[in-house]
Amino acid sequence: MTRTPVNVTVTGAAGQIGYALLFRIASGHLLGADVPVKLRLLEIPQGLKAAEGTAMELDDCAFPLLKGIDITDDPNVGFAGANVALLVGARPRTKGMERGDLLSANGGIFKPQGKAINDNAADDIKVLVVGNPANTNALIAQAAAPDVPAERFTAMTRLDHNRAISQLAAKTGAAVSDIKRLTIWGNHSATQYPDIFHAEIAGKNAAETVNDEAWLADTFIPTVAKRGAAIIEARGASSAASAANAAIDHVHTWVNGTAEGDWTSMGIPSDGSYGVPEGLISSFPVTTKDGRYEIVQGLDINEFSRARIDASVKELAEERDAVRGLGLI
Ligand SMILES: NC(=O)C1=CN([C@@H]2O[C@H](COP(=O)(O)OP(=O)(O)OC[C@H]3O[C@@H](n4cnc5c(N)ncnc54)[C@H](O)[C@@H]3O)[C@@H](O)[C@H]2O)C=CC1
Ligand SMILES: O=C([O-])CC(=O)C(=O)O
Repeated sequence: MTRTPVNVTVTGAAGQIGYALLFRIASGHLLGADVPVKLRLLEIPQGLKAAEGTAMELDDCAFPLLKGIDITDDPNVGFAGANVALLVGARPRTKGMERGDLLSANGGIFKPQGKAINDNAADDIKVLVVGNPANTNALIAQAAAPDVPAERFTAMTRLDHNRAISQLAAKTGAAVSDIKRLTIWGNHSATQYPDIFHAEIAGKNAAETVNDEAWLADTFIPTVAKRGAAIIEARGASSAASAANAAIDHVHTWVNGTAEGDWTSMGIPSDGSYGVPEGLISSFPVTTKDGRYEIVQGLDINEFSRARIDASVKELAEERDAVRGLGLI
């Protein structure tokens, strides 16, 4: 049976994440090896020529699953019929900036894009916001799309999740595939909280296996939370291939489900779970099945974790208040 292609819109398609992302979408890594896709590349006018060059290279790969590429600078065209939207296009931070410094620079992008999604996307649209500050940009887009169920707007903390798994594997000598149930809580920012108290390494509790609170507080958490800045320092540009990889992971997991006994981390609109005010787009532990996600309930949150979750959530509330003040939500 021939499947109808899934329409995938990528904003910022001519940027460095876009370049690392599009080829993997077209080769089947986003949705599955048997799912045909149509790509819609949304750029600003200055980015259109480079996007055309990328489209030429996509053609040159002769990907069997790629059923078409459209390029546009009009959000209404870019999101028409979109089933999946990856909102990557934004200004990346440079040395010395915090992600929050980008709020006003990028906020203006996400309101019109949210409205264009509201007016043009398919009924089953799923949105992942990658552009920073990702959580609050997702909130802005979601607020501008009142006809789309709020839970379809998500923000990327999967890169943080993957970074945390990699750091924990390096510390313990475990294989990354042996690490399960890790959680990123809160904001995709330096306040985020990577939580290993419920994580498992080859079936054993990770915090007990590590048994080193000083390493946790002084090395692990800051290394994960400040990894973005460390990459900028080392590379002279913000993470691109790892960010694209995390975007692929996020959507793939959302659509295809988490493995039995495991969960992932996604920035999603809070339903009030774990004391996170309803509506804030905060990272939670989630399981996914049949294209839907659910927050993992009933985790015991110790004092160490509580203080850190609260600090990150406080920052999210401040960002929400700031964009409210700017009239963006
Ligand atoms: N959530 C996460 O874990 C991560 C987020 N990021 C963020 O992703 C974003 C993109 O990063 P890069 O690709 O490195 O940046 P880049 O500067 O290489 O590319 C951004 C692209 O977006 C385009 N663009 C700007 N405004 C647009 C608009 N209104 N509509 C469509 N396209 C638009 C630009 O023309 C450019 O081609 C940045 O905000 C960066 O901070 C980066 C790494 C990880
Ligand atoms: O740090 C940045 O600006 C880019 C980013 O979000 C990351 O690498 O986590």
